[in-house]
Parts: sequence; C-alpha cells; structure tokens
Amino acid sequence: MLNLAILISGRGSNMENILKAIKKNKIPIKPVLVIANKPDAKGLDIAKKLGVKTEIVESNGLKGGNWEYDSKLVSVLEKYKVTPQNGLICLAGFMRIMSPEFIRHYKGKILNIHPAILPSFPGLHSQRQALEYGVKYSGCTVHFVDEGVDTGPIILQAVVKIKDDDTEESIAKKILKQEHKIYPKAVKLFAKGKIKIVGRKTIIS
Ligand SMILES: Nc1nc2c(c(=O)[nH]1)N[C@@H](CN(C=O)c1ccc(C(=O)N[C@@H](CCC(=O)O)C(=O)O)cc1)CN2
Ligand SMILES: NCC(=O)N[C@@H]1O[C@H](COP(=O)([O-])[O-])[C@@H](O)[C@H]1O
Repeated sequence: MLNLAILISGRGSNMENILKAIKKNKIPIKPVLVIANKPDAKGLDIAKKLGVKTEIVESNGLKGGNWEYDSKLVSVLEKYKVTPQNGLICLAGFMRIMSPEFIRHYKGKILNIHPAILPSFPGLHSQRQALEYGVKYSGCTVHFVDEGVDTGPIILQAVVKIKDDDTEESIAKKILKQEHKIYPKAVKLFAKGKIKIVGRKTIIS
C-alpha cells in the first residue's frame, strides 16, 4: 500500500477532508504524515486529532523553488517512508513553489488542488482573478505538479457558477466545497492505479 504525505500551510480543510474520506471510503492508501511550512498552521492540530503524525519544516524566508528548503522536505518524507517508489504527496494549500529537483525526485507522485479551472487563473488569489475578470463560471482543478506553476497534467475538475452578487469570499467558499469532493476522488484514483499520464494529459481508467 502507498504511503501518503499531505503538505499544508494553513487551515488544512482539504487535508482533513482527504484523511476522513480515506477512512470512510476505505481508500487503499496509508496517510503517514502531514507537513506544514508554517508552525501556526491550524491544520496541524486537526491532523494530530485524526491520528496522523505531523512535522514542521519552516520556510524561514527561503523563497519558493529552492532546493535548500526542498531537500529538508525530502529527508523528512523519506524518514516516514514516503519515497518515489511507494509514496504519494498531496499539496493542499501548500503555498510554496516546489523546486525542479524536488519535482524530478518525486516525478508523477505529487498532486495539487488549485481553486480555478486551469489553465485559467494560475498562481495566487485565483478566486479574486476570476471575480475581477468577470467569468460566469470558475471552479477547481486537481493536477500533477510539474516544474511549471499550475501547468501539470490535469486529473479532475469541477465547475461553479459565478453570480453577479458574488464576492471573492463567496466564490472561494463554493469552490472549496467542490475541492472537498474532487481531491479525495483523485487520491482514490491514484491509489487504485487508475491514472495514466500520456504526454501532458491524463487517461482515467
Ligand atoms: N513546481 C510547482 N510547485 C507548486 C505548484 C505547481 O504547479 N508547480 N502548485 C502550487 C500551488 N499553488 C497553486 O495552486 C501556488 C502556490 C504558491 C505560489 C507562489 O507564488 N508562492 C510564492 C510564495 C507565496 C507565499 O509565501 O505566500 C513562492 O513560492 O515564492 C503559486 C502557486 C504548489 N507548488
Ligand atoms: N494556489 C494554491 C491555492 O490557492 N490553494 C488553495 O488554498 C486553499 C487551502 O485551503 P485549505 O488549507 O483549507 O485546504 C484551497 O482553496 C486551495 O485550493
């Protein structure tokens, strides 16, 4: 069975949702670790209450895309036997760009949830980008993480309608509801070996 590590920076609602779905739906993957890059990440206590080990690997001002930081992550991940051979890493509100070295080390073993229908509105504050652009629909995307920002092969997407009286907060709230539906589904598909990467696309069996 694969070992799962979930990386967070804050609230951790996607992490919590994945852990509860694994237990409730008997998803064949073993959650062994939650890592936060911020010591005050609220999700850490939630993970502990759900019986999952936690570690803090602080950024200490190191910019994203930095192997000095990511190499520390790899040491912790391997301590918990989350290796390229038997591991899956889920980025869940982990607000750091992963370095090319980290991506190469865990090639095809890193997923991310993004609060927009990629390739629209990559990067930060995607819900605000959607509001300011005036789109009528937005949503969320689970994708493989590659060396680009939010450019990896897409696994699952879900759509929400944007109404004229929506705010950044109300948009984020309804997108998050969809995130909580598709991320556990993507973890289940990966754990069951149902996802095949073909070029820059995925084939789901
Ligand atoms: N190599 C990749 N790393 C990450 C990806 C990815 O697609 N490729 N996805 C992100 C998640 N994410 C959007 O979904 C995202 C997270 C963070 C940033 C960003 O610009 N971070 C800044 C710091 C911001 C901060 O500290 O608040 C940075 O890292 O310098 C953009 C997109 C996860 N990583
Ligand atoms: N660009 C990355 C990004 O914006 N990620 C977003 O951060 C939130 C984390 O919430 P959570 O901590 O409650 O899971 C989620 O909405 C996730 O899509």
